[in-house]
Amino acid sequence: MPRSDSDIATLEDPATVTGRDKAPAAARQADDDVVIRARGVTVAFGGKKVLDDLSLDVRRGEILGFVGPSGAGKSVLLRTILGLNAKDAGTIEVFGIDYDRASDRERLSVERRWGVLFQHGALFSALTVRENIEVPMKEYLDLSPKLMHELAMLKIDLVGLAPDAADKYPSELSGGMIKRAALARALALDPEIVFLDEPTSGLDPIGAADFDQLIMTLRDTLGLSVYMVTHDLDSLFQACDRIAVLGERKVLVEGPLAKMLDYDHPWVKSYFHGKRARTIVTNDAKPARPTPFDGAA
Ligand SMILES: Nc1ncnc2c1ncn2[C@@H]1O[C@H](COP(=O)(O)OP(=O)(O)OP(=O)(O)O)[C@@H](O)[C@H]1O
Repeated sequence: MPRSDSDIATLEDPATVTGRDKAPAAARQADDDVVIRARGVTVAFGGKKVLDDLSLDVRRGEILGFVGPSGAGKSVLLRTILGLNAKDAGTIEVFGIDYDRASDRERLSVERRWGVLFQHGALFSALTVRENIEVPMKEYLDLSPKLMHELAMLKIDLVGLAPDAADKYPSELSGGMIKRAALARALALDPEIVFLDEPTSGLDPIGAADFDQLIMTLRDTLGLSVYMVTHDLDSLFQACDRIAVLGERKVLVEGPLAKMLDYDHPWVKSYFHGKRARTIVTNDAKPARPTPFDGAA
């Protein structure tokens, strides 16, 4: 549904929005742990459906890995959740708020509670790392320059960058540093959920393992929920609490890794039982890719 003034309406009681939500109060209470609830989402371009009646839950404090064949619509769904793509049907609630029906104020409050790391980082090349992190602060908060500066330095530390990275421009950073700087910007407003689009693509195995570890630490220490679009089997096997597979224009299966391994569908089977996956499974006594601690006495 396009975003326009005519779409701005008072929030309907979420309990009346979908069939599933007609559940008894006790069941709804258990649902409070769901930070994103997509139901019946359909998105089409020029009459061609990319997503068709898709449903998905992201739970509070989990790392959800979102996977599927190239061109299946993973980015389309991410953009739709963020309100950047129009929907043809369905509802998406973020923190219990249906973005389409929310007032401007409600939308703003939702946007302040999420952070996004787009593929390739998408940092502003003319700004330093610190200035990049301050962009969302300037947009959404009313803070003094000194306080913004201090908060940006805290985020730089949080993602494991050295303080001297603050004054560097993106062109002066390695791929791994760019991902961390972009993550620091995604964390600028202390979000409850971060969306990561292919966060480990382009990183070497140690850099990727490091980044996965950072995400897991942030989930554990900040209680962060993480929605991670990825093709990285190592991330799926080691960092994700649950996985959702997109195929045939909907979520084919969602659940823990064990469910993926048992699921009888040609693409899911070939992905999770392919040669690369078998290497990781047979290695599961120790991390499949090296970590910075490997080799330590
Ligand atoms: N704005 C748009 N207009 C028309 N078609 C679009 C638009 N955005 C995406 N598509 C189409 O939607 C389909 C899904 O694209 P999407 O980028 O979501 O795939 P993906 O699963 O993220 O792929 P990959 O893993 O390769 O990144 C593709 O066929 C793409 O061409």
